[in-house]
Amino acid sequence: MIPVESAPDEEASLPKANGQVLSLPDSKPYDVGGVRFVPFDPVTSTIDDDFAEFRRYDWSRSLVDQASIGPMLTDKALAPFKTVSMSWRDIRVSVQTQTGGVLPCTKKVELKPILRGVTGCAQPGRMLAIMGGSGAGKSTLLTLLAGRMPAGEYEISGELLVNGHGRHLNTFRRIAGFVEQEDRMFAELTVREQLEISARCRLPASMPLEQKMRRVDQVIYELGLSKVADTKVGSFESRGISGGERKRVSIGIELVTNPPLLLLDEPTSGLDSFHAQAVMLTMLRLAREGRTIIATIHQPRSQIFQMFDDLLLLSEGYQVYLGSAKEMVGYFSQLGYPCPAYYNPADFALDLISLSTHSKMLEEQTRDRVAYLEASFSRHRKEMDAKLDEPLDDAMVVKPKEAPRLLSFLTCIGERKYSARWVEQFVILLRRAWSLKLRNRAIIQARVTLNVIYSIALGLIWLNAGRNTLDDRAVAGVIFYLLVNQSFGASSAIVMTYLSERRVVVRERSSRTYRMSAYFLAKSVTEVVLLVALVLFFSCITYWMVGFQPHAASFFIFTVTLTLAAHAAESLTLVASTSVRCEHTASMLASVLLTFSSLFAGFLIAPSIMPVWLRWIRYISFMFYAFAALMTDQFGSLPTLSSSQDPMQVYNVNSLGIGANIGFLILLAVVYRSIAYVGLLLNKQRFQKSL
Ligand SMILES: Nc1ncnc2c1ncn2[C@@H]1O[C@H](COP(=O)(O)OP(=O)(O)OP(=O)(O)O)[C@@H](O)[C@H]1O
Repeated sequence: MIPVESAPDEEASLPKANGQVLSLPDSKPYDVGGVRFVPFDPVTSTIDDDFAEFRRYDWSRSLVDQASIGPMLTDKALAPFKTVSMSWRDIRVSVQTQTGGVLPCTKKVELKPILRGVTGCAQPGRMLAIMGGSGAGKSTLLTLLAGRMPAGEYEISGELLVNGHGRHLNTFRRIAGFVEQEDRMFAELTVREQLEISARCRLPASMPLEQKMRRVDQVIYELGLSKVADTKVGSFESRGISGGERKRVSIGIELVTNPPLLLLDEPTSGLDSFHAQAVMLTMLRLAREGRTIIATIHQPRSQIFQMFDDLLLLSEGYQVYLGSAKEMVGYFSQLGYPCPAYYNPADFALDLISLSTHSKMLEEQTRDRVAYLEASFSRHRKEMDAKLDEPLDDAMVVKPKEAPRLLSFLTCIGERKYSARWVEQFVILLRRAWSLKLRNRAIIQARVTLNVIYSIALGLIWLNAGRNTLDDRAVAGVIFYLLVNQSFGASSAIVMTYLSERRVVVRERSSRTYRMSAYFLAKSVTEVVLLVALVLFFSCITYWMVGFQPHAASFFIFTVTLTLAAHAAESLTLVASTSVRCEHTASMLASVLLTFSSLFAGFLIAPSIMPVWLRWIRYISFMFYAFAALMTDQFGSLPTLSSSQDPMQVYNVNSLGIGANIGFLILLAVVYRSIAYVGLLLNKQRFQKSL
């Protein structure tokens, strides 16, 4: 086993308040394991000085030494982690594309190769850069290495080993931090809140909350985010933190669990060169602590390029280089392509391996060059394969039987499928759902304003209609209209919510942050609470203006029924929005479902007029029960009239009574929600199970 030295007492060197490391000032340097760390401060920090420190440090120590410095910046409760190495051989990926006409019969299915036999390895304590021009296949390779290839889309072959053995994908996804190119976060939450959710859900349940929060503080400190820790992340519409800070938050979300392996897709994209360098320097620090870092990178400045230990070059899916980043220039000059003096080696490599499409002649020339480079690399591949075949250091090998156990010991995740208990997940997500609802002020304000306008407008239109007992038609009409109004109102407010959150939820779920059931229930509870408040407010105004039965019990039944109907409408909308992936389709589907529900309520058309085979639909329409409950509430206690005068018969109200109708309403809402939940599960992002 790798002898993991006891962690240097980093706490002793960190600033303390009342004996506890709490919020750590950004700019104070500290020494750990013989290395001086100067945290980033965009104002005072000079990256060059930091970088010089790294160059002075003797990083050429053996991997064993590198492992020994693993815990140096991490909380003792998380350390030690075991190093992770990865190797892959002859990875080929292709995707099915459709070309041709609009009609299915005229379409041709083609297999488009994306990666054409890529080999490589990534080792602990080192940073591997995957470079290539746009469309070279960098993101595809990284996504595959991260174990997050979407299922069904791609054809994949090749071999991939983790610590010398095939990987167990579910466990692997929990120990590997994957930072995507796109930063998927909730705009309304602060930086600290985003990290706290990751820490509370993904760190072991046995770890005290205080320690989890300290870990969050450490990550905030390490990533230089202290100044914006309590600032909302923001979005295109509402300005929040900067692009560089967003990127660092994305990295921090993964970093809180102290993963031994970090995969980053274009971590510097969208950043100015200063912040790009700051982010990459952080990665270098993390690598030197014993982590394995793999990053795709597009066009790094020379100082960033120098930080990488290893380099994998791709051109149009072909591999043209794998080896030390420092030796890349020498390698290509041996092949007859010397790098001009004072030239950034990264620019040189990209110029060399990119296809130029400016003219046909240039394209042919560059294509020939890439073919030559690919052929030259193929000769080296045999050497490379032999190297990959060499037995790894015993300490790096985890035997298959031990794999899940050891991997969980090595990192901080624990052996459970989800680190936090279900109840804990639910409470965390409930708090988050509530914060998101309240902070989405525009939506809340719009809903309240619309409710005020509707309640007063409808109250005025049907003013005193209920007090005029001769006008049953008006009363039945207002009951039906209120039902439709509240149902469609609730539906339109909710139709987008799951779809708009989907991107973030998919990211969180792919790293096993929480169970879908905890998320779904937390969101449902928040929606119900908000709905109760809004419908109660609406009823208080409209009920008395219209002049319905002036009894507290009737008012209570009216409000409860209307709330349950709006809740059922929300649930039916969820069926639509969780069963499709497109917001517009969901919205259209929801209005179709609600329209059909209203048609079968009994007010617009008598079941006796409908074709027999369609009549059953009313039993699964929530409005059928809600309308009956509301009508019985208003007319049920009136003296019995002849069938042509009795509004209960004229408007096809069932004879189940208020209690049974409310019971069926609840049952339908539960059934709708259960269907929506199943839809959410079936429609979840699936990943390839192979490799
Ligand atoms: N699902 C897909 N359907 C069709 N083409 C795809 C699909 N996935 C990837 N590709 C194609 O594969 C090629 C490589 O894509 P990839 O995203 O890996 O490139 P990249 O090197 O990361 O590019 P960039 O630097 O521009 O992000 C591109 O030409 C892309 O269009």
